Amino acid sequence: MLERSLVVSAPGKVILHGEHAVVHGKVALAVALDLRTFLRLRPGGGGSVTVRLPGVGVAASWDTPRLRALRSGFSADFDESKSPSVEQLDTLREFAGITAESSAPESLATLAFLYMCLAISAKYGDVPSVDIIVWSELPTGAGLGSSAAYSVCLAAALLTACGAIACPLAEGESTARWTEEELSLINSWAFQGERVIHGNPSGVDNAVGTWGGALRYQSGKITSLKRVPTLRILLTNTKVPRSTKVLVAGVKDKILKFPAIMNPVLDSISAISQECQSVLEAMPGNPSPEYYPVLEELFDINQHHLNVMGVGHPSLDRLCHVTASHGLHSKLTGAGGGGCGITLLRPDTSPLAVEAAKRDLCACGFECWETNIGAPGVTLHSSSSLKADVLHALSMS
Ligand SMILES: Nc1ncnc2c1ncn2[C@@H]1O[C@H](COP(=O)(O)OP(=O)(O)O)[C@@H](O)[C@H]1O
Ligand SMILES: C[C@@](O)(CCOP(=O)(O)O)CC(=O)O
Ligand SMILES: [Mg+2]
Repeated sequence: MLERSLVVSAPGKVILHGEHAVVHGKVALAVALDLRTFLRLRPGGGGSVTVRLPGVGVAASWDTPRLRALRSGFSADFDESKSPSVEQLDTLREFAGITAESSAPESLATLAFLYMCLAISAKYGDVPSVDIIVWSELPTGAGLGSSAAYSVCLAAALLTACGAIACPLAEGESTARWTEEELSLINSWAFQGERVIHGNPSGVDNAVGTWGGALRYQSGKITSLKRVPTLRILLTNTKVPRSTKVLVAGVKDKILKFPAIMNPVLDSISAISQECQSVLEAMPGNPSPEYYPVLEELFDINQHHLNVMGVGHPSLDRLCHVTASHGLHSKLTGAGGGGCGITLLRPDTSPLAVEAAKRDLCACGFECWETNIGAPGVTLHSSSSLKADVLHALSMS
């Protein structure tokens, strides 16, 4: 059992193309974002598991003997390759006083925590007596993969606390990462966390949270993009709340209702991802404007497809309309239904045009900022390497 405190972080993501279609086996392209979720784990002496999730208003504590008793009540074994069963989740809901219908952020976050804590400790040892706090730079439920960043952090911290993976941070180092094999284990458990939160995730978000960089993802097959040019992307949060779980379920219903109509749309989205990958891999590091018309057109086509799939929203239409009036092309990113959109900025887009677009987007009540993409995946940190705001949020300053 771990004797010292640890801090882990995982990035959010932006899906360039392939959201929703990737749930149905199609190709997605996704990149890690420079906004991260941080988790501090301290070994607790008091025989309890304490969790604080300020982002979703959760502060809870359970005695380890109660958790042990709860865990021993499950007949099925826990494993990183097994989905949480309906009975397991019902039992955990009852234990935590969560109603069956609740998809409130705090309910899903608590449920994912309990499932991962019990499942990981059942496979690798005893329920650890720990004190956990999670804080994020990511907006929650906005399409930037906050659920995956949360699940990846939980998996990395709990696996380390149970001794299933090493604690690779050597004395004097500011950050460290795990081995490929350990990252695969973190990714598999994080996927189970995503299952609790999303119902039927594709796994793309937890893969980006684990490995970072820029990935192509299809049916569990993860490939790093050969070369990623410096892309300038404007991210806009419409601030319209939505639930990935509900939107993913809605798309499934539509496909079941109109298979002959929807399946070609999914195939077309997959082709868009592949076309985009070819263009990105052909672009030099600092690309000239000639590559952009194709990328822009792919954004436009995909945005229409996502509307056809029923995951658009008037706020996203507005976002696209406002940026188009400045000659810029946008699409929703993540599950849609509100949340965030991305706008491609060309190398020759003038700073004045970007400022004007930002001003008009803010006037709609949206929040927008330029991002850096391709951030590192799950990372272990020494406390001395953390920025003051993170230290403060993790109650370490
Ligand atoms: N910092 C966090 N602390 C606790 N739970 C979180 C945090 N970030 C995300 N979550 C969980 O993830 C859910 C949001 O996931 P989701 O609807 O998939 O949106 P997204 O992944 O796009 O942000 C929240 O309702 C909450 O349960
Ligand atoms: C819609 C989907 O493709 C991405 C969801 O991303 P987010 O939770 O909205 O950040 C679902 C998935 O891939 O599991
Ligand atoms: Mg999510």
